[in-house]
Amino acid sequence: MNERRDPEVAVLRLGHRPGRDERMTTHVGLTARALGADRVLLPDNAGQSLETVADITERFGGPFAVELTDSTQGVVRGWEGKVVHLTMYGERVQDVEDAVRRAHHEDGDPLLIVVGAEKVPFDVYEEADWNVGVTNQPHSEVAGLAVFLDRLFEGRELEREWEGADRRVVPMETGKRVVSADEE
Ligand SMILES: C[S@@+](CC[C@H](N)C(=O)[O-])C[C@H]1O[C@@H](n2cnc3c(N)ncnc32)[C@H](O)[C@@H]1O
Repeated sequence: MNERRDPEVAVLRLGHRPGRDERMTTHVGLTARALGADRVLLPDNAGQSLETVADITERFGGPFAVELTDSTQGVVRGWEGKVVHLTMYGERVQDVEDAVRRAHHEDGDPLLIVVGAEKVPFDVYEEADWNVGVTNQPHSEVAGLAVFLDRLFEGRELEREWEGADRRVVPMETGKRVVSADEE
């Protein structure tokens, strides 16, 4: 898609309740990877999700990085670039996507996209450059992230080539076919 020449796009998962949030946190990571982000940062109690995302990256390719952090809010405060916080209370994605894209593609700002789990501290709303709603209806961090990334990349993420994979899915009308990555 962008041949990895654009500045970094990282996703930060704020908050993780072990047990209850296991699948959601994992899906934030898998969605970030599949839809074109370069890296996901997870809270340090989300080690199980990190392992799943790392395992998928090893098998299905990258580049994609997954990391734990002991200070998710510290990541927001220290981010050298622009911060987008996805929230149902934010400005409409269709109204701000051009400005975000300009900052990323033209001004060369690395982007941090923040998604929450439970209640997000108000500091994050204040520290974000944009609070963005993917609709102003309540839904999920995974859905919000997927739509936002697709808007940011204008669909180019769907054409991405994967490096270092050991397997590849062959798209087909019916059935499932997975082949070794070197097979034509
Ligand atoms: C289940 S929600 C809980 C949010 C919590 N009730 C609050 O007020 O902060 C978890 C996350 O999903 C994301 N989310 C939910 N609805 C959204 C929307 N309409 N647009 C963008 N992100 C959304 C946000 O990142 C949010 O932090």
